[in-house]
Amino acid sequence: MTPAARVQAAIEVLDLVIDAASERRAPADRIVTEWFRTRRFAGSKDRRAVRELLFRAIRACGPVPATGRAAMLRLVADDPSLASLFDGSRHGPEPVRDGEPVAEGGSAPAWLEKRLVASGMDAAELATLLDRAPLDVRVNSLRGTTPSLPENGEATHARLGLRYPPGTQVEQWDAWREGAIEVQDTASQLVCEALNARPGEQVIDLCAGAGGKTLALAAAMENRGRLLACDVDRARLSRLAPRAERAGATMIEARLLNPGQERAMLEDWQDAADAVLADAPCSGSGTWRRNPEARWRLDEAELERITRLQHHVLNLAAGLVRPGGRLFYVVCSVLDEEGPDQVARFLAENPDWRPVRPVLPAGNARGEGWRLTPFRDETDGFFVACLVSPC
Ligand SMILES: C[S@@+](CC[C@H](N)C(=O)[O-])C[C@H]1O[C@@H](n2cnc3c(N)ncnc32)[C@H](O)[C@@H]1O
Repeated sequence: MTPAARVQAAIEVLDLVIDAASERRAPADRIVTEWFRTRRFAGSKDRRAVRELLFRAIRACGPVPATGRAAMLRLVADDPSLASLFDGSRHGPEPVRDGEPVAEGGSAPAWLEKRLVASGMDAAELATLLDRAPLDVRVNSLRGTTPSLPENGEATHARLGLRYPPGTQVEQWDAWREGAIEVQDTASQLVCEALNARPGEQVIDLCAGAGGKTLALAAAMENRGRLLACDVDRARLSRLAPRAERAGATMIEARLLNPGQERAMLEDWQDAADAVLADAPCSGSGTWRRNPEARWRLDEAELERITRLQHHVLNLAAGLVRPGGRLFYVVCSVLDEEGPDQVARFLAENPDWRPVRPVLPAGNARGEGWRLTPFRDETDGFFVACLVSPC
């Protein structure tokens, strides 16, 4: 593909990404992979270049752009070296017309930017929410050996963490294939460390998804005790078993929950867990470094739906904690309404619960909890709070 054809390809994929975001369908990463599946003529360099242009353009736009071309013209406005590629050549984009619409820049749609600012995110914080994320791994202590890894890994704040440059392909390393390392952002590792799950305890990972944090908890528990991993999403939860096998995490019990029937389906665990991790569904505003188009999936109604779900999950989790046990409420978001405000509401409704602010080796206090951000801590944006059940 010529450089101009790559720009045109990125514009076409951007159109698909914009459509999908408005209907909350597939993420950009999946869309671009699919797009290339039917375009065998594109070589690996073309794929890389188109992906790069696509994600640069997504990051460059704040509000949802009207078209892929308008989004790419936003990138051209920020990087004029691309302008000459709008040359009208075969497979390339048409020349730019006078007064052609250019998508707006910024960090997010205006309503969302306002809420981020109200959550204490200044301009520098906002800009780094969209940086490219490094690749963090956690050494899996269950494998008991020191894995042989490339030497450019830097130590992180996490006890078993190493950091590699963005785009590092760890899946090709023996250490990954053998389960000696897991890909996991430092913030997620620190949250699991803060929960301090001990061998022999009874722990629930209530919103386990594909089990990223469950695996870290199993390692901390040295495969001893009980660890229940739940989710309402069958496809996500089904990815846990093969990951657990690769990691040597043999203690995990998985339980698929039906939305609305969670309490009944967890009857046997009521008031029983030493610790419950509620890694609640959220806007994902702390993970835009990886999914920058996720900003375009949100609107105020969707955020309200998510916060209602968080309130439900937090209350569900509370019912599972034994007297004196701990509840960790976590969101990968930097919006106050999803973190500190949820915890404040919970404490107002349950005044006998006691907040104990977790102190992590990175991050800062926020409300009754602790917040990590890409700008201050070079991690995904996260909020974590620890609530202790009345005895
Ligand atoms: C932030 S993700 C969890 C990520 C996961 N803990 C990890 O470390 O990879 C939130 C999860 O909550 C799940 N969820 C949504 N509603 C739920 C409910 N009522 N009960 C349990 N899980 C729920 C979603 O399906 C989603 O997988």
